[in-house]
Amino acid sequence: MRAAVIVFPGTNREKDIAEALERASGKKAQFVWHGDSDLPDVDLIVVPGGFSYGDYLRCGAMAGNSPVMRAVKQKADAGVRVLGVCNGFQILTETGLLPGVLMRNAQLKFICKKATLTVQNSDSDFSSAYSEGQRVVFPVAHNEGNYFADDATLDRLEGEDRVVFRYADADGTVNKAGNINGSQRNIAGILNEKRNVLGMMPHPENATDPAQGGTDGLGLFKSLAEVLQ
Ligand SMILES: NC(=O)CC[C@H](N)C(=O)O
Repeated sequence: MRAAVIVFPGTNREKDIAEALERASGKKAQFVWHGDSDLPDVDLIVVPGGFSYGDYLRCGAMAGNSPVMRAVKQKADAGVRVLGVCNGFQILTETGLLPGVLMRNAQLKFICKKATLTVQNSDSDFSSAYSEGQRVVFPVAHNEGNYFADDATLDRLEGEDRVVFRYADADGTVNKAGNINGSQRNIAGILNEKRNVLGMMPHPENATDPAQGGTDGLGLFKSLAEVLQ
């Protein structure tokens, strides 16, 4: 699996993602700087978490209009897999690669903790190593993770099986108590229509080694490594 990890000023999870990719695939990822408008020939592009351009205007707004994201959009349109985590998810919605927006958390506070999720859908290149309904624990660290889209978009996402992760309570039940940031329908991660782009707020890369307190995130990178070899 040949992977590129995009780095903006203020990105802070690029090394975590690169390590997780190497743990799953045995291969090193390439870093690509935000001003580059040419991307290397890769199978996977990762837009990692952090505070791109200091979160000015709103999270992901400036990065969404950067030269490198125009190139990412072209690659995504051509079928290359794209994974956006946290700030990366925000950037993908700003770019228009994924529907909806990430608003401020319902409680208007930064949330930094472990979150329980259920794997809603294991029929994707990003989640095939999980079983449907599996309970997983990934860390979250965000201020704007409150997923919002209109009802027609939400119905479409659900109808087309494009919701991959949902926030859940400690035993894996999807309910209001488990919805840590107020996201519509507990949505934590979604696919685009062609199913080659995944955006998600929680951080699977920070649950890929026992020293991080858990390895539930490894399945996501292994799913990709399996399909992309
Ligand atoms: N960890 C992250 O990627 C944080 C994303 C963004 N800066 C936020 O606070 O919502």
